[in-house]
Amino acid sequence: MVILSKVFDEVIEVNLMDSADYIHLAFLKRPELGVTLTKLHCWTLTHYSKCVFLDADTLVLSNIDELFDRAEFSAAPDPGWPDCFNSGVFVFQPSLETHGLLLRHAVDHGSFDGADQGLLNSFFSSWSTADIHKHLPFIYNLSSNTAYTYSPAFKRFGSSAKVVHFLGPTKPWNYKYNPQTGSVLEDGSGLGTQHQTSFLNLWWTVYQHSVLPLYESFRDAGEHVAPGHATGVGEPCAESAGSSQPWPAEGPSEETVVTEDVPPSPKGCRSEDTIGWPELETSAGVRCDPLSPPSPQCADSTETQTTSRPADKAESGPSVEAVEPSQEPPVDVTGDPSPQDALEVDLAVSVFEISIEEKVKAPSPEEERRHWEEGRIDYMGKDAFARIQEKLDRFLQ
Ligand SMILES: O=c1ccn([C@@H]2O[C@H](COP(=O)(O)OP(=O)(O)O[C@H]3O[C@H](CO)[C@@H](O)[C@H](O)[C@H]3O)[C@@H](O)[C@H]2O)c(=O)[nH]1
Ligand SMILES: [Mn+2]
Repeated sequence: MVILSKVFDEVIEVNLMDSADYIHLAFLKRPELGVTLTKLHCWTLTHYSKCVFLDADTLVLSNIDELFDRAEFSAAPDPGWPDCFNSGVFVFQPSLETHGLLLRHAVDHGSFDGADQGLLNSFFSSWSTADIHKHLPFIYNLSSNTAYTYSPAFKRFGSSAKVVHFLGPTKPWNYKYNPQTGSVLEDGSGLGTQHQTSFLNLWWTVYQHSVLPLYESFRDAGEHVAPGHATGVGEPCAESAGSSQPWPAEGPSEETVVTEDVPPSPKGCRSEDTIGWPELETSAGVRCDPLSPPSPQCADSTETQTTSRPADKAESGPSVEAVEPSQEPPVDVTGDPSPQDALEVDLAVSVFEISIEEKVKAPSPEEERRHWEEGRIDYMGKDAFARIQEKLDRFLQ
């Protein structure tokens, strides 16, 4: 929680079990709805006039503020059934009335896929036909890990990608990663496309360079890290392209990110299992897109993020009561880190260490040359411009 509050302006913990009865009713009808129904809480953020919901398995590559110009309910087509939208990225307008209607809909009709996407598609059922402006371009919710991909389109439009979504059962954090080569290990299925691998490498690069140092600084500072004092935390994505704004450092900014904290849960990882901090490369961040230059602006492995624009309510601040009577107040992120925080840090570090395959067979020079000749250039890894430049710099010294 302390670490999240360094990155996000506002962190609100939502506790499903403490929610009102209608949630429990929905639970009774379709218990599997539980986890993703939590998304519906976002409609209670009425101290914002417009919000953008992002799944925790999305990776934002560049500034997407223009999404605030879209109306509710805007979303991109689902790659598996394009007449439905995908609910991993959507623009919405907080409203207690809509929130209530959505929950009512869940109780009365359930969800055709047992989760939020089915529910939202049947609730906003006119999406596919009523207003093309509510169809977000695919670049705002680019899924690169589906079995079928349209490679020429990827080649033509992929460089404009703004949000990548790792939808499906296998998430980036399920892969093994080699920090020496800066690449994930292929799963051997042969299903992965080059685009997918590049985006996975990018996710891991951001995680390694921008997220882990936050944990590291927390751990180094022991129990005495004062929230808001980012000791030795690198500025993530300082080189963000164009209008991109780096993560908020301190104090409120106009753009607010609300986070639902879901800590990583490596079952059986004891804190004493965390041995040795992996040698992390900190000199040059790899910051290019496989096809062209969008920079990772933020990435998240474990949180549901909602980017919001404050409502035009000059005099009234966030009012918890006005949002929902049973909702817990925003968590006090100004207190000292709790043992729970320390545990979460250890768990996250353990996950990272477990995810790293230490003994990876490095490709031979012949293999590397063959990859080049076949056009399989590892733009995100060893062939990244930043790394090549690093080598040149070393050579020229
Ligand atoms: O234990 C969990 C599981 C999910 N989530 C949140 O729910 C989101 C959806 O789950 P995810 O595994 O990302 O689903 P997808 O593989 O993306 O599958 C699709 O189907 C889901 C269910 O309808 C939708 O929520 C997704 O947006 C849609 O892309 C996650 O990103 C998280 O934000 C949690 O916070 N904790
Ligand atoms: Mn998702």
